[in-house]
Amino acid sequence: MRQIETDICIIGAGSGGLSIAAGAVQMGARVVLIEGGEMGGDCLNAGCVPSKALIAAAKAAQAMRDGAQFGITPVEPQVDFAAVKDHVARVIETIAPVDSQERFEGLGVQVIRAWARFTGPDTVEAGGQSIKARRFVIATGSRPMVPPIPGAATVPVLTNETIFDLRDRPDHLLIIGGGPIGLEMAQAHRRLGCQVTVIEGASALGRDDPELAAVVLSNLRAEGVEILENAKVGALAGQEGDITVTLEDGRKLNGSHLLMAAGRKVHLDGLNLEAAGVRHDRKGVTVGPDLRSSNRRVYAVGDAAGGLQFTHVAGYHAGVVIRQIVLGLPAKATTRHIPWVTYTDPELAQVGLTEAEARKAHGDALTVLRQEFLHNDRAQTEGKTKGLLKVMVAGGRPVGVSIVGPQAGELIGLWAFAIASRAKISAIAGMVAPYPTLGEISKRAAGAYFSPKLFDNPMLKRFVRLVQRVMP
Ligand SMILES: Cc1cc2nc3c(=O)[nH]c(=O)nc-3n(C[C@H](O)[C@H](O)[C@H](O)COP(=O)(O)OP(=O)(O)OC[C@H]3O[C@@H](n4cnc5c(N)ncnc54)[C@H](O)[C@@H]3O)c2cc1C
Ligand SMILES: NC(=O)c1ccc[n+]([C@@H]2O[C@H](COP(=O)([O-])OP(=O)(O)OC[C@H]3O[C@@H](n4cnc5c(N)ncnc54)[C@H](O)[C@@H]3O)[C@@H](O)[C@H]2O)c1
Repeated sequence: MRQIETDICIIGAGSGGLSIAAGAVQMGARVVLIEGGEMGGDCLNAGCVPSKALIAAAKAAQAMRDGAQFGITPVEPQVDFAAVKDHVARVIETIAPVDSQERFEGLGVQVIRAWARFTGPDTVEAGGQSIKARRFVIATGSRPMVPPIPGAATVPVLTNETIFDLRDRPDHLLIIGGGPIGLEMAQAHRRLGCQVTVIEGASALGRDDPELAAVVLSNLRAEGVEILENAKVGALAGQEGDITVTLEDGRKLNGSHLLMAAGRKVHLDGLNLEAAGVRHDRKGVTVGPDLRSSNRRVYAVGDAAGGLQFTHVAGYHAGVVIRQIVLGLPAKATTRHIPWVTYTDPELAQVGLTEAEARKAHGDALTVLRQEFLHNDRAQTEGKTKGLLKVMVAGGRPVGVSIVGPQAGELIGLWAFAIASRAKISAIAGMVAPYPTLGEISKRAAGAYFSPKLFDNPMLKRFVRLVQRVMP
């Protein structure tokens, strides 16, 4: 067996692993990167990129139906489902070189294409090679979780790993799970001409502010997506083209295809973490805020670290780990300033505390600012007025922001920056936003914090009258 000695060995070439490899090697560390599947991981091959490419195609189809308000005759689009999938594949192909083995080898990373397993506290084996490293990073991501529902093992179940390969349009897509995957896929497929039923065991978009989630759900329902909540799945039966989901209350739902979007399980299979003394549980590798595991040589990042599962979190973790294992400096990860976005139409975005969390944390010291998209001129010109921005303010600073509306994902960026830099709400109110942009909604919400102090203030009114009398 070939022996390799290196400074840093990274397992998994997805969003987290690639960021660490690129950063560490360019700063001068020797890096081995091991990938058992596709370079680029879930985000590029079966997650963010294909889902957003599909959503873009669906949006183009929907625009053809929505022309009436602009004086454009609405038409039912002819959707060539296979060609839509070609578009999805092309987008992946275009981005893939950035994450490729060739690019990373060009940077000086030693890339091994094999599944890795620990053989000891400081050794990993992959592809017939034994790698001894000063530090290891587990960046192995997550995989779709298929709950143990009777029938799940025999019924053809699609997941995010297979749905993008379908070239024929499903007549009726059943989706188990009303989280971000379930709802993004539900709306995209509906707009591309499928009948869609979402079966959610609790509340759809249950991690977001319910008032804002309701705006998304109502729009999906208006577009014809059937969404059942508090619907417990009892059993699955059937074959491709004819699948039946039986709910615990006896209701039966029939469809042609079934997508499982019921959450993720961390991908630690075959890693033999016991050999390395790395503790883990159902959620992921057990790590502290420094992302270090019970083995001081081993860190975990991204989905494998058991927290928020987003590409930008994996990238953020990469920075926290690079500081420690490349530069030897202390660093800790926090979640206070991490945004997330669900790319439905309207989009749903969150950073920091929701209103309910902020009320619990700050009680009477909390001010909630609300701004509707309806009052924004750009939203009016675009005909997209359904939307709401809520800013939770405590001690003069934003502690959480929730947005539902067009481009909520772009709008949340400003607030992610404000919360990360502990900016005061006055900084946002004082910003000059270009007219006419949706961004003015943020400024206006922040300005509303000062309105009562300026406009409902008898002392100020008296002072102004005095100034007006004495001013020459
Ligand atoms: C449908 C879908 C849509 C999504 N959309 C978004 C979005 O819009 N925005 C967003 O921020 N996030 C989104 N996500 C989440 C995002 O994809 C993940 O959070 C992100 O990919 C996690 O990165 P990671 O580096 O932790 O893992 P991954 O990107 O999954 O990479 C892990 C890699 O490790 C490899 N690996 C695993 N075990 C081993 C082993 N033993 N040896 C060698 N290699 C191994 C795997 O093959 C994989 O390539 C989406 C996810 C899905 C499923
Ligand atoms: N836009 C984005 O950033 C984006 C998009 C997609 C996915 N993601 C990431 O991927 C992760 C996984 O997404 P997800 O939507 O699969 O998971 P999720 O955990 O967010 O949602 C799963 C949903 O399925 C429901 N569920 C679970 N078991 C069920 C059952 N047996 N019957 C009916 N309903 C059931 C849950 O109540 C939950 O609402 C997300 O948490 C997110 O971090 C992000």
